Amino acid sequence: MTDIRKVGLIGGGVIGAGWAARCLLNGLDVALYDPDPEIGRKMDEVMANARRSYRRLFPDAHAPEGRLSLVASVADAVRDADFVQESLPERIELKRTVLAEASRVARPDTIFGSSTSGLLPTDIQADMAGPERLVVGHPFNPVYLMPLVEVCGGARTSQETKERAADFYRSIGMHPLMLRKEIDGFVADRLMEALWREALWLVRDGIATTEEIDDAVRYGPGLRWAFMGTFLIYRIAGGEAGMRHFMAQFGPALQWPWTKLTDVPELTDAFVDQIAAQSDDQAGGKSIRELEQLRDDCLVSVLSALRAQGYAAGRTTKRYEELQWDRAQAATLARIVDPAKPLRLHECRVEVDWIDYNGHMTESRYLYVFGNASDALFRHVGIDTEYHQAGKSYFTVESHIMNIAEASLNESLYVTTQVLAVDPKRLHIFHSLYRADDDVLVATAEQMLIHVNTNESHAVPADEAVLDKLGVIVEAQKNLPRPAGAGRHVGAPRRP
Ligand SMILES: NC(=O)C1=CN([C@@H]2O[C@H](COP(=O)(O)OP(=O)(O)OC[C@H]3O[C@@H](n4cnc5c(N)ncnc54)[C@H](O)[C@@H]3O)[C@@H](O)[C@H]2O)C=CC1
Ligand SMILES: C[N+](C)(C)CC(=O)CC(=O)[O-]
Repeated sequence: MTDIRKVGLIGGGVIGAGWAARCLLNGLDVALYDPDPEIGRKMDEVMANARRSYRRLFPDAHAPEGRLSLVASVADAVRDADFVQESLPERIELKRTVLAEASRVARPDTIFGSSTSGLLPTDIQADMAGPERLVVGHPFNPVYLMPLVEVCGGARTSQETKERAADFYRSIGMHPLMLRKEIDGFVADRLMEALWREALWLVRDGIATTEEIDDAVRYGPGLRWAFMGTFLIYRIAGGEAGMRHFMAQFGPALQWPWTKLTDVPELTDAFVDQIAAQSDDQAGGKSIRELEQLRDDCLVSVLSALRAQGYAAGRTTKRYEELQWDRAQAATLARIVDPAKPLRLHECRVEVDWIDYNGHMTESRYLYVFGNASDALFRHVGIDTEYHQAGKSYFTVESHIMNIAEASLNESLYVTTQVLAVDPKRLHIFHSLYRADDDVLVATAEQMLIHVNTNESHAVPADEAVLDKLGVIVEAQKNLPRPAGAGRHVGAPRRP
């Protein structure tokens, strides 16, 4: 964990706004300086996209958002900041001058990250007061979703700065890749640029259009790269003999006249026009914001799938989800909830991928929402990630959902929960799902849960502390009217 609470951002363009979104959605306060008169509108749009993605990726476990202040100067952005991230245009003189000023205003212990995608940290830190406090923290677009951040120190960067920066980036859900040496373009951009240079040649030589080249990536190697990268995939391609065989078989091809990697096509006006026209065709009239949403939706799907595997970027996402659980728990515990009323612990919104062909919320999402409401109850009674890691959890063994009204796209919903009974191994609950706008009851779920030892898959008593908290709720709620649907089974006659 880090003690960073307040982040100063210099520059709020594509990357700076992405940093702002990631920090705010992690509950950090952000002071952002960007002279662009449109900065407020742009930030609103980026935040809307980012919130939409986080709701899908971490449906029930995000911390309350931090506060965004759009400030009037670099000095105002950095004065009280615990961490500063610079995302200025890629011009070395500008970065150097602005960071020289910022480093004289910020506290001496404030760490600075630069988002540069290729400039050397040694050059960027040259005029700073306390240059040992600067690292490059090179992110990927969209910063609020992409886990990778390349951390590269300059000649004067201290080891402590690299470690503190990496801790900070980790705490906001990123995967810091620590560069062993300072190098122009770092690692990922060098790889991407090699591919892009070759792609430009293929367009220039009339071999493929921009869309065909993108197809070659997204229907093929791009799918594998997302989780295994290049080397591991090639190891497998070497068959049982592995990497040595792969290198013996395909290594010599590197000498064949396949590539033009050392050469760059001249970016003449005509060539740029050709690329731009093909790219326009490819976009099919979609605006940048629409393309961003499409990109974000696909990224969320990929990250969700990888999270289920707990592999590669999915491992980072899983760890981050656990962190989010604990933060959401802290937020839940800080709220005063009257145990004598049905507990309102979970809120959500009907997302686009919750809608079925009938145009309303699809049935599996009801169980999903009720499951998230149960998670909120668990957090409320003190079940944290440590509890889960110790092999203890509640499993749902029986559910009865009643669908009462419809829920439509973008409607806000909330769940209230009654705890009907608890004993050491069993928990009997009743959730009610309401539309937030008119408090109409949309669905209910009665559920029986068993407390299990997840390592041995058998029922065991819950911890005393958890049972005590659940017991308090049962006692406080015992005079509430029993929910109408409780005890009902499919086909049962209605109560009079
Ligand atoms: N766009 C990308 O895909 C990536 C860019 N980067 C790096 O991030 C940095 C920023 O790039 P982008 O966000 O793409 O550029 P951008 O052009 O979208 O944003 C730059 C922002 O800086 C603002 N600005 C200009 N002068 C300023 C000043 N004196 N003080 C404060 N703000 C000022 C501009 O108004 C603009 O909003 C660059 O170093 C770039 O190499 C890193 C990763 C990916
Ligand atoms: C184009 N770019 C070199 C600025 C890209 C990056 O640095 C990272 C990314 O998001 O692709």
